[in-house]
Amino acid sequence: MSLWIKNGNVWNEGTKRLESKHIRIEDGIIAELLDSGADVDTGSADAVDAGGKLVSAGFIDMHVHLRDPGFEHKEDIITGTRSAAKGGFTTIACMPNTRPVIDKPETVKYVVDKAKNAGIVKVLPYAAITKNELGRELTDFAALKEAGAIGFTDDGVGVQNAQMMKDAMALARSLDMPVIAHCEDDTLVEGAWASEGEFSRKHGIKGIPNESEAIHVGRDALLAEATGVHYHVCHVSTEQSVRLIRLAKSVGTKITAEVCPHHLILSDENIPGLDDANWKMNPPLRTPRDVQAVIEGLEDGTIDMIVTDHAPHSAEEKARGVDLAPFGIVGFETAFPLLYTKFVETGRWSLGFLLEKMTKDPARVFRLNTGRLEVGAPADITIVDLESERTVDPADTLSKSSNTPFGGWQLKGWPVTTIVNGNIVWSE
Ligand SMILES: NC(=O)N[C@@H](CC(=O)O)C(=O)O
Ligand SMILES: [Zn+2]
Ligand SMILES: [Zn+2]
Repeated sequence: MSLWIKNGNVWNEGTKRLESKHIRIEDGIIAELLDSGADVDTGSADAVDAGGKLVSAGFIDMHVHLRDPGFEHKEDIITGTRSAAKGGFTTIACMPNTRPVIDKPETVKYVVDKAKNAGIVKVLPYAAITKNELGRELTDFAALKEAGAIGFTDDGVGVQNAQMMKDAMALARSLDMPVIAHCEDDTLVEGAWASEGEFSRKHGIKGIPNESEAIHVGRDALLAEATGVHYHVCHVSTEQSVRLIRLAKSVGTKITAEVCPHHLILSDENIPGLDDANWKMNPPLRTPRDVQAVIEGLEDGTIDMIVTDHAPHSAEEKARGVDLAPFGIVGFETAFPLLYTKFVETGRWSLGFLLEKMTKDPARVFRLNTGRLEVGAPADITIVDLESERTVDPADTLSKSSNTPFGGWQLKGWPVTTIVNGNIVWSE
């Protein structure tokens, strides 16, 4: 089975420029990258004419919620992977806060099998650190790894007990597996939903302080140093967390981190008011100073990658009012256009920098055999029309949910074709 992608613009990190290429794919593998000046005879093979659009390694998203099993009214593996493909993602790693929680080998296998049968994008499941994510008892790490889990996390909640976290890290280390942490100290949050900042003061509501996140980052950095585990920090949102990760990296701790588009682009001061729960997510939108800090953290390599934390919730759940609505926003389909428009079009980042944070760097950190546009690599490829400009319409989505604060934003750089293992899995 061969497939050609002709006249694609491929980023060259050496020259820092886009270069026009033809790509030949054989049996799901990139077989050849040719200068587009070269004469090629594609014979009877299928060919996609990229027509000068960007051709990149497929995007990788190491933090997503597919809600399956148990919360299929929000999303399921089929709709979630379709939405991911529409956003240009070819590999995603899903969180275990489902119902039941992914804390048993059978549930890991359920996700792996359903994703494989759907055959859309590659799905890598995380399994829970503690049974039912209750923080009381460790899961069976060895059996979960055997079933296909790629790491352990209680995302959705922080592991409150330090000894429990240390035991988890020691066990994960012995199995050469990473621990991925949602950093949040419950005692510092209690009932609040917005950050402590301009917004909470103006509206006279209780705020979530930055320390609620950073205290876990600091604690866990020390525990990671002590145990030697690969420790990965979820959705970094505060200046203090960036500072602590930078310090831990400087002493050689195996610590890595991720940041979401919304924490790079929005602060608490953008929240329009108290009546739209599409601005409620965890961690909350922090202050402008924190936004600057996470941007700088990503730029200097303290933060390794960008993830969406795609967290679908139904319109009915989000309509319960800000206090009762669940935390979280969808993210797949707007991630690249948001980042391209806000950071590349403005000249702050090179296109190559953005692509690295969504392809090569997550692959490096989690040792994935994808994320590079090279001969011999799996043909996981995204084609993006960097010139196309569109207004975000939350209803226009392949996800079951449309909970986004970005409705109405005018963005450039929309994915048009997504290819996984040489198969076109989504096309506009
Ligand atoms: N990010 C969120 O606001 N919500 C996530 C949980 C999480 O990522 O912590 C969810 O599962 O809805
Ligand atoms: Zn989380
Ligand atoms: Zn999450």
